[in-house]
Amino acid sequence: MAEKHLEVAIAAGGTAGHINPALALAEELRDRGHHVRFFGQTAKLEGRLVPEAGFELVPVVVSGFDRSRPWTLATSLYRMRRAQSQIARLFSAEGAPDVAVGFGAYVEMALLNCCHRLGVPYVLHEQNSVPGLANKALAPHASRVCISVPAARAAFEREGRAAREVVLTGNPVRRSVVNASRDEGRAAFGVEPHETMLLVFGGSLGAAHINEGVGRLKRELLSREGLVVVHSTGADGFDETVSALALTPEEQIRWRVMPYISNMGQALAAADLVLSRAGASSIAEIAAVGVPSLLVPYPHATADHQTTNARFLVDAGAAELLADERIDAPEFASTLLGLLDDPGRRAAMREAALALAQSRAAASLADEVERAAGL
Ligand SMILES: CC(=O)N[C@H]1[C@@H](OP(=O)(O)OP(=O)(O)OC[C@H]2O[C@@H](n3ccc(=O)[nH]c3=O)[C@H](O)[C@@H]2O)O[C@H](CO)[C@@H](O)[C@@H]1O
Repeated sequence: MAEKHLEVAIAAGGTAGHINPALALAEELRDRGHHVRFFGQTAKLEGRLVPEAGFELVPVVVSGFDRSRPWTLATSLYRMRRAQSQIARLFSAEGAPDVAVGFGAYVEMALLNCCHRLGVPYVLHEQNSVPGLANKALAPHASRVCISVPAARAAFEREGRAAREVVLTGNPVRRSVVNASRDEGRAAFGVEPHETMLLVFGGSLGAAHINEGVGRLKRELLSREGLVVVHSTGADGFDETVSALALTPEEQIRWRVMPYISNMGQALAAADLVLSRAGASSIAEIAAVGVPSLLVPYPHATADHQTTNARFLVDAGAAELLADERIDAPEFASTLLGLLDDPGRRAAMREAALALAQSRAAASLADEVERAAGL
């Protein structure tokens, strides 16, 4: 444990893929005796995930600018300025933190710009191979930028906006995922040792195209003896998927459909194969647990960054890649069923995934946060 205990402010926002790495860092910092306070929006996802993990969330209200509705710019700028003054007042009343951290969500602009003005050092963490807008804008004044995959370094440097240091730490994964055991996972999902479990999910929000595509393979999948499908549809796609699948009560025992899985560590640990999008946190968790995967990158992600994310696993033989448009082609069935029918291939993929696990990511990022604060 470090001798000096730091006050650390972390900006949390965006999807679960942005918030989970922030929580993984906070867990590590708390273990080292530091005090962590999150800044984010109570009405958004962080308003639930941060308190659930046992951390305080200081409420901040911001709203992004929607290019298709130009009048939202005024509200967005007004709220950003108001949020910055609110944070500045809080710091002057209670003392400024020793260091702050942002994970690329828009809300970090309020916290980190305020820290910059007050001379508080801040660290950025980028989960993706292609940096997001907020991180790019804040990089010039960051104490260091921590990246998850080597591919992101070039992007930060190419922008000509390299921070003082770009450090490869990896993407932190929460302890509930890193420490998940296959036996516990199988017990939690009621999967017998001889059964094969396919886990389907489409990032934190679900993916309609994956839900439809896997649904069309219902007959082929259910005809495989001992196959169990655990399918997280995303909240928005749940009703539609349930009615499209039209599972009989008997089939529902082998194909479990749910809007969201809250114990993702156990689901991944129990799975023999994952079918998912290629968001940064999904990739990091798949590697941490060591599970073979068929990845279908979200085709509209900025600069197609999910394909670049997926390459991290695919190039090492840990995963197969399928372009989103191929979900409607025969190749989808042949690739998915081929992997389900080939335990030897899956065992090799599992080894390859484990070799990529960035098990020190949370610790490395915490080291950088301590260094930025002068410890
Ligand atoms: C469409 C888009 O732009 N998505 C971005 C968003 O993805 P998004 O947040 O969807 O995707 P990620 O793969 O990064 O994270 C998904 C997270 O949701 C969790 N989960 C998912 C399903 C479920 O039922 N239960 C559950 O807990 C996973 O365990 C994981 O922690 O942020 C990521 C991180 O910056 C980016 O890489 C993605 O490109």
